[in-house]
Amino acid sequence: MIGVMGAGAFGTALAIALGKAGHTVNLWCRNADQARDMAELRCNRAYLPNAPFPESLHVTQDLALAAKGTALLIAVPLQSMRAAIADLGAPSAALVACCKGIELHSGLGPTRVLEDTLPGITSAVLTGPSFAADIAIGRPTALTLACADNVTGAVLQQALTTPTLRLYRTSDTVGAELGGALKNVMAIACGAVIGAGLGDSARAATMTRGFAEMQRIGAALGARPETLSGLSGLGDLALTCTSDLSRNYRLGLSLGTGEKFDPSITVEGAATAHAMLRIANEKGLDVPITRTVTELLDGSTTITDAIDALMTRPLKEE
Ligand SMILES: NC(=O)C1=CN([C@@H]2O[C@H](COP(=O)(O)OP(=O)(O)OC[C@H]3O[C@@H](n4cnc5c(N)ncnc54)[C@H](OP(=O)(O)O)[C@@H]3O)[C@@H](O)[C@H]2O)C=CC1
Ligand SMILES: O=C(CO)COP(=O)(O)O
Repeated sequence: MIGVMGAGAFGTALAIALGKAGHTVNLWCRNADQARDMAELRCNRAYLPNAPFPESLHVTQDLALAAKGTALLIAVPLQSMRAAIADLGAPSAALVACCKGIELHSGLGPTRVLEDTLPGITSAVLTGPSFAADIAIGRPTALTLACADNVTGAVLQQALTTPTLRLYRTSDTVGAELGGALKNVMAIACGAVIGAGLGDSARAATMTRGFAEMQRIGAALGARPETLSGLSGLGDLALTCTSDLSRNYRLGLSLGTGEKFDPSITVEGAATAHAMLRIANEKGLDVPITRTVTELLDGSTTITDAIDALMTRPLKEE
């Protein structure tokens, strides 16, 4: 039995994939009307209307029920996760964060927020290149499951792998979380480049220098280089910086074109850019793309000035 907390796009997609693979899945939803609607229609009309629920997927508002079983997958936006899990108590299930980002006020990533809020629990993070819509309809997807404890990690890898969802395992939670968090910042930057009409060459340069920035940050914060070159880093960077399906990329597009962006849409990269800039300033790290993204978001620079500033930095070795 597996629980999923959060009936948004990603939680629902994971619940469907795991249900189709034969697991009994309890999908917890905080909103009573949405829960009733999903139970009656057998689909999540609000977030994933084209993906019917398998029979073994049960909608619940009983969090204690969702927290029983092998794992509880927590698929709420990172900035809301601390509040969302506050009432979990001492769950028997291993907690698997399925979110990407750095908490604004604490500077912590997903597993650290879980451990900080619920001391003594076993935590892991599931991250990597995957759109909810692809997972929900059974398109092949490969993700990283990171757990500091190798025994628990192996149990979770086995339990959560399905015929269409292939999980690679690492104990490097720092690297996996940084990859997932920072690729969203780079996706905003790439969206801005394309939105402003600067072209694919400029996007390739932004992705590549963005990856160099991710590696620099990773080295300073204790990530393993091979984790950042894997699915959770380079893999997710490639997906998110090149697809209109990405909300972070679309926010960037709107910064580039000057169009409005719906503030109710989940975009993890915005808060993460600000959290990362603070950490980088404290550690004396050079993060020009992250800094530029915060300035574009705050409106303290324009895309034209930002590009001028990036292009006229002192020349350096690659
Ligand atoms: N969508 C995708 O393709 C992918 C998303 N992710 C990651 O998954 C995480 C969740 O994103 P996603 O599912 O897309 O986001 P959505 O906006 O689709 O859904 C967010 C869900 O979280 C719920 N929620 C928000 N705040 C709380 C809270 N305080 N307590 C309980 N529930 C809460 C929302 O409930 P309500 O509807 O009531 O507001 C909603 O069910 C993000 O970190 C994202 O980066 C990772 C890979 C792919
Ligand atoms: O994380 C994702 C793909 O791996 C989803 O990206 P967005 O949150 O930008 O939509």
